[in-house]
Amino acid sequence: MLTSPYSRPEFDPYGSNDVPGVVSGHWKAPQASQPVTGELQIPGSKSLTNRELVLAALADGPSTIKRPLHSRDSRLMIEALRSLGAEIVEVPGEGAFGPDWKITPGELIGSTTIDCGLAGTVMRFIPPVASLALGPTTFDGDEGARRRPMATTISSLRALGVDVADEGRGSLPFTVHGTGNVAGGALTIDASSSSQFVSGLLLSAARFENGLDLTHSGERLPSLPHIEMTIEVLRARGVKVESPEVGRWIVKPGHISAVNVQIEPDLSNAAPFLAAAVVTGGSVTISGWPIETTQVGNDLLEILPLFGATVSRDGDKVTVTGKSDEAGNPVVHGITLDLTTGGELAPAIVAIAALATTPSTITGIGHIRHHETDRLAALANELNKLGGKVTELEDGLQIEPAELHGGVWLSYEDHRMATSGAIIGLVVPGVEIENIGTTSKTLPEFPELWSSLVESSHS
Ligand SMILES: O=C(O)C1=C[C@@H](OP(=O)(O)O)[C@@H](O)[C@H](O)C1
Ligand SMILES: C=C(OP(=O)(O)O)C(=O)O
Repeated sequence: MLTSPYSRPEFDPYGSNDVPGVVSGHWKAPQASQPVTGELQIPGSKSLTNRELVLAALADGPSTIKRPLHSRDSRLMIEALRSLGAEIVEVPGEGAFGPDWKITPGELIGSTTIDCGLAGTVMRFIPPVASLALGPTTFDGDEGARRRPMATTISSLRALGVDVADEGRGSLPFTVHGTGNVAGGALTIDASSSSQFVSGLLLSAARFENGLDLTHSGERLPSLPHIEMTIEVLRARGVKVESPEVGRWIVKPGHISAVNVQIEPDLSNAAPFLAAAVVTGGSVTISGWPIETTQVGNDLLEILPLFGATVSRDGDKVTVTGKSDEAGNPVVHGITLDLTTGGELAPAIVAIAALATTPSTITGIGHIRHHETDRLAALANELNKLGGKVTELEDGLQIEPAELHGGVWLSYEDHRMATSGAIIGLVVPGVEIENIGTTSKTLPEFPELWSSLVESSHS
């Protein structure tokens, strides 16, 4: 079992740590000279941690969040909620990846500025909370955050009677002028560019006077499992939520109960580690895998076998074993996949597909052009720079088999671009990742966990 960087007292999940192997700003992606084999734990889910933080701050009493994710996105969420009036303190916990948190809700007070960083969960989940606060709250974030779509959040709040002042571009920065209450009621929105517009409204809706009857009207609705996750965490806190048909959600007004929760490991962040087994013909075990979950990362257990891998399960341990030929060389088949429900898995899936011996087509992911970066363009650019044959489609990527060579892999401030470059670097010599530190968005331990997994396979 690999150890956590938390065993080192100097490790700071929110700061910039010296990453072994970084030379002139670039991280030499470890190359696997043997099939990657090992067992590890993955830190807590970003999506669950940031939902539970919001609900704990809106609840009717103090709650504890056990085994939370400590990363840039969860820190930004904590700072946002603190500045709106919640008290959040660290308490000792049993998780391998840092302390627990105790959250005590306070009176919601605006007159503050919130830094969303590049966190979609902060920029889409907190404005409805700020609508319930008394006083103005200004939202801004990284340069890249100003490019992410926010028009649906802004127009939703306005339709609910909340005054929002923006620069007319449908993006950050903007100011929500909260008056202490939101009437709520029926609302129709277009959430085709992000499911987070729906989740953000649902999370606060029980605190609206009339609750919310929300309908999505738009071409498509991505990332449905993330909306199911929102419904599940709301119900676990006693909120009455119904979805009478696909694309419609009704939240009754009422209390959000204070409950203690334990965060599941981030199954989407397990993707690169499991991919390491697939592309090297190795075998990687993740412990603590939940039996039941709304996390879309659980779909990896069905997706990775399409590449030729096998998946086995023993209690809370899940093992993915890559396919290899008689000589022991890894064998990766190309796949055809509609990834509408799991866009955040795309960078890891595309990296595996780029190492396959037959073509792949991944579709249903046009909306990931609005993630941390335009992920379709970024993946095509970086793979093609290394000799890949990747074509951008309107809603996906087509990947032809190609002999890849080393070079610098740009991260675009995108944690999942950085980790997909690391997957390529396992089997392609000389891949250097620019800004591996960007993994601190959701997995500050990545370079350390990755290097020790690869190194332990060599011994
Ligand atoms: O609600 C959430 O926690 C998330 C929803 C999804 O967003 P999109 O619907 O914008 O893809 C996902 O990709 C993102 O990583 C996290
Ligand atoms: C899209 C992602 O993040 P965010 O929560 O910032 O939207 C992601 O983590 O892949």
